[in-house]
Amino acid sequence: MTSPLLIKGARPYGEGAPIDLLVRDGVVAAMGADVSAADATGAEVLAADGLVALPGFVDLHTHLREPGREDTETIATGSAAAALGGYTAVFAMANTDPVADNAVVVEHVWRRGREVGLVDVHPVGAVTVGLRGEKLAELGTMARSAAGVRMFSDDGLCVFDPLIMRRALEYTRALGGVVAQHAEEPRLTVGAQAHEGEVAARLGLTGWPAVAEESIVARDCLLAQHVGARLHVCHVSTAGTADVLRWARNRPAGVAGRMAEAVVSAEVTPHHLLLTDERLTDYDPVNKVNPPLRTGGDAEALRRALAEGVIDCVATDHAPHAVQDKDCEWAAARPGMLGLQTALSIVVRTMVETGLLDWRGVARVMSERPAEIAGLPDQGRPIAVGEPANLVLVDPDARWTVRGAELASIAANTPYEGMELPARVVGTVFHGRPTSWDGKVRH
Ligand SMILES: NC(=O)N[C@@H](CC(=O)O)C(=O)O
Ligand SMILES: [Zn+2]
Ligand SMILES: [Zn+2]
Repeated sequence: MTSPLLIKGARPYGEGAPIDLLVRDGVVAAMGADVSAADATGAEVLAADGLVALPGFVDLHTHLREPGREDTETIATGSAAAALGGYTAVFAMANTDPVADNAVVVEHVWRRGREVGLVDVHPVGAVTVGLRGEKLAELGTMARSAAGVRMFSDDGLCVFDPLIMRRALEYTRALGGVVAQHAEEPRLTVGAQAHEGEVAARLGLTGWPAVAEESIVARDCLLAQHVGARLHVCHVSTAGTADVLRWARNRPAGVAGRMAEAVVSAEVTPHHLLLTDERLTDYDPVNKVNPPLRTGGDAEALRRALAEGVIDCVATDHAPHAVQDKDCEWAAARPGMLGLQTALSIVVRTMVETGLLDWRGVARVMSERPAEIAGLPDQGRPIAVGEPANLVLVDPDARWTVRGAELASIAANTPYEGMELPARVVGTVFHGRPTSWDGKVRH
């Protein structure tokens, strides 16, 4: 039994006058004027004056690297980074070693997440055996395991075979799940190193064309609508993909197959909202990521699509890598960048400071929509009496300077090194218990 919490002086969604929140037995027990001194007896007080209270963030796309690359991240260190970043649930991608393509691995990840106890760790199951794209993994066994897997993805690689993709959509539909697709037509990205465009041409890097993403997203929207399944598009990176998603969402129900039952959702990463391929000119592999950083026009279109709801949510694609896999020549470096502890600040810079989203909107894209997409009943809930106490407290006026070495991850590959960013996560409350406060993890 954890002791009650009295959060004093916070503003839910940054609206209205500051109020007090009493948290007891994992739920919001009282709010505002309801909180009497007697009710709060024995409660730990968290001074939250001037802080914005939001529902705890949900990350649909995290790489925790355990099992296999515990030299770069573990479920423990990744959970700490999540708690410090304001997250109360994360989805751990399946491209581990061994691959999470069976019940043993997903149950291990799920159990270890519970033992660490800083955030709900939901393992993602691989779509195909060994991520090879050839044979469906045992989706049903993973769904029925203790981990209760509902999201399946070969992320890192694309489920390129349209028949395998169709079958995966049909099976996950029967399981009440969703396929999260890393959209990259592999034939169009052979040897690709950077966004195909003017910068790559100047730098002599083989191009990763936007159409390699857009063509797969179009195909998969059609397939999902044909079989009435749920498709989630990972890390949308181009203006064209936003157009395809807008088109797919606006198709009249009943045009094809089981269209009316299909649901297409999509995520964008903080780095694709902020960074562009202009950063590649110094060949620093910290900027190497898949899909690659695109143009300023793409970033602008992604921001608008997120504000509009054409892209549902923000997901970090937190991808820790060892020094030797990043401090090397561009072509040899692995793609991916850290994201959990900087996501909120980047969303504030790109979406709040620009007037595209208010704090309600931040709650929608970082908590509510991802919780709905993943089917989590106790995350992304309104801040209200009787609701689960998964909360984040944000200082909207704080400024901080990113230092990779100071982040909780083992790896330090942040593209924001030395940058001063707006807004800081001051605390995270996870099922009624503080998991981080003032930059420190609380076990
Ligand atoms: N995003 C990346 O550049 N890398 C990811 C894989 C992925 O998300 O495709 C990784 O596992 O490192
Ligand atoms: Zn991916
Ligand atoms: Zn990923």
